[in-house]
Amino acid sequence: MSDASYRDAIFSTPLDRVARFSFDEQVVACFPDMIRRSVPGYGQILGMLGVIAERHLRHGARVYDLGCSLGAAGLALAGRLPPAAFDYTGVDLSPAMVSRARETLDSECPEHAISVVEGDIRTLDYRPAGMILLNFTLQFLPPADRDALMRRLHEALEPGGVLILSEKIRAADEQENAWLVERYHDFKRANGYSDLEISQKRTALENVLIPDSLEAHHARLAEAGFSRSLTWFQFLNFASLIAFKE
Ligand SMILES: Nc1ncnc2c1ncn2[C@@H]1O[C@H](C[S@+](CC[C@H]([NH3+])C(=O)[O-])CC(=O)[O-])[C@@H](O)[C@H]1O
Ligand SMILES: O=C(O)C(=O)Cc1ccccc1
Repeated sequence: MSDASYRDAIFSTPLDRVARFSFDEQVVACFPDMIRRSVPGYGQILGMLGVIAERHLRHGARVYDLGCSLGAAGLALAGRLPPAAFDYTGVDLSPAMVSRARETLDSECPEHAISVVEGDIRTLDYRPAGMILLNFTLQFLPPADRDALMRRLHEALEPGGVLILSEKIRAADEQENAWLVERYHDFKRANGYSDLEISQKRTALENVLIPDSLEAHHARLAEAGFSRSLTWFQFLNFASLIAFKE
C-alpha cells in the first residue's frame, strides 16, 4: 500500500448514477486533500486539540479518537504532547482507513502509545478515558443511534474528562441555514471545487451525512449526563463543541 495522497477529483466528471458516499479506497487515497478543502476550520480544530489536552487531560490518560480516519487527531496530539502524556486509541469502521492510519502513526510517532482498532463505535467496549474525540463522525451515524452512543461515552469518561464533538451543523432557522449553506458552497468553490463536484457530492451525502442543529447537540449532551457544554469554534455550518464530565 502506498502512502501517496492525491487531489480529490472523485466527483469531477459527470456520473450516470451518483452512489452513496462511502469511506472506500478511492476516498482514502485523496482524503487529506478532500477534508482540508471541504471542512472549514479543519486544520484549526486539529491544532487546538493538543492545546485543549494540555489543559484538561490527566497525565497518561487514554484518548479515544472515534472515527479516526487517517489518525490526523492522533498526529496532532503527538505533535504537541510527549509520549507519556496519553495513550491513544483510534477507532474506525473503514478497513482502508484503519490500515493507512496504522502505517502513518507507526512511522510518524513511533515513541507514542498508539493503537488503531477496526470497529463500530456504537458497539465498542469502552475502557475509562480522559478525553474522547468525535471529529466529524457523529454526523455519519443514523440519528436514532446518536443518543445511546453519547450516554455510553459519558459513562466511559473519567470524572474531569472532556468530549470534543466537531460536526457539520444545520441552523434551526431556515433562512440562516440557507445563507450558511450557500456560503459553504462558495467556500468549496474558492478551494477549487466545480459546481458539478459540489452538486454530485451533495447527492452522494444525502441521507449519509445528516447534520443536527447546535441546539440539538447541546440538548443531547445534557441528556447524556454532561454537566456543561459549549461551542468553542464555528466557521460557517461547521462547529466544534466541548462537553465536561463532573
Ligand atoms: N459507526 C462507525 N464506527 C466507526 N467509525 C465510523 C462509523 N461511521 C463512520 N465512521 C468513520 O468516521 C469517519 C468520518 S471522517 C472523520 C475525520 C477524522 N476524525 C479526522 O479528524 O480526520 C469525517 C468526514 O469525512 O467528514 C470515517 O473514517 C468513517 O469510516
Ligand atoms: O464535502 C462536503 O460537502 C462535506 O460536508 C464535508 C465532508 C468532508 C469529507 C467527507 C465527507 C463530507
